[in-house]
Amino acid sequence: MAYRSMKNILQSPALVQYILEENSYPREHEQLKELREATLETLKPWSVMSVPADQGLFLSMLLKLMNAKKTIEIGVFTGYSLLATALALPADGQITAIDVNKESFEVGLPFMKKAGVDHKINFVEAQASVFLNDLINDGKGGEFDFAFVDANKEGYIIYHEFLLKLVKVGGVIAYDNTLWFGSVAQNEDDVDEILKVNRIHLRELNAFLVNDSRIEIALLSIGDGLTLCRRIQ
Ligand SMILES: C[S@@+](CC[C@H](N)C(=O)[O-])C[C@H]1O[C@@H](n2cnc3c(N)ncnc32)[C@H](O)[C@@H]1O
Repeated sequence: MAYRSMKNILQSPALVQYILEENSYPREHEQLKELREATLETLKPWSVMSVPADQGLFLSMLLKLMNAKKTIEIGVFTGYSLLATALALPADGQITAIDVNKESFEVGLPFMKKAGVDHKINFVEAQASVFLNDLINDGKGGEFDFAFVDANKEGYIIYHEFLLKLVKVGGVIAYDNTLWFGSVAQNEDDVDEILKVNRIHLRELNAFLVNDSRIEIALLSIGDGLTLCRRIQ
């Protein structure tokens, strides 16, 4: 349970604590820290859904290295990864942030305003597949530099086809939780009941991505597993 509550696939709680306390928290933006604390206070055990601080730093670094300007986020929750993205984009950057639930976004919104980056965020309350389809029909294909996917796991494989149209060639789609608390590598009988259904979805996604010649992939063992897919055709 300790591993799960820390949302990290590393099998040493001490190492997770070391990374967070000695490296990530000292470099975490003040409003990200405030958003993280407000999420814990308001959403209690559900706060595990936020990406951890080390992954937030990684996302920020990646976006800056890519010079990303226009991004999509699927699965906002209270907005830890969204605020990390908004802080990393240039002043004229734009994020289309999609979630079926606006209530949790509103917990994080004051911190996005306080950080002065809310003008970069277009929050859309919608089912991701419906809205992604609308974006394609509106002629937005090839317009995005980056997409971060952290929502319903059964949807990832569907979002992949939409995102391959929306993200430009050379752009990146990042899928979160692709190691699913390490369960993807366990025998099914040994897997916690609560993890079983999504373990199947994520194993299917991982196998699909490996065989998808339209992308280059890199699976990072950061957070709960993050697969980067660079569109090459
Ligand atoms: C793991 S949380 C996202 C965490 C967020 N990235 C962060 O760092 O705080 C997953 C989110 O996906 C949203 N979600 C679930 N199904 C969805 C769907 N079909 N379309 C859009 N969002 C969905 C949930 O409402 C939830 O807020």
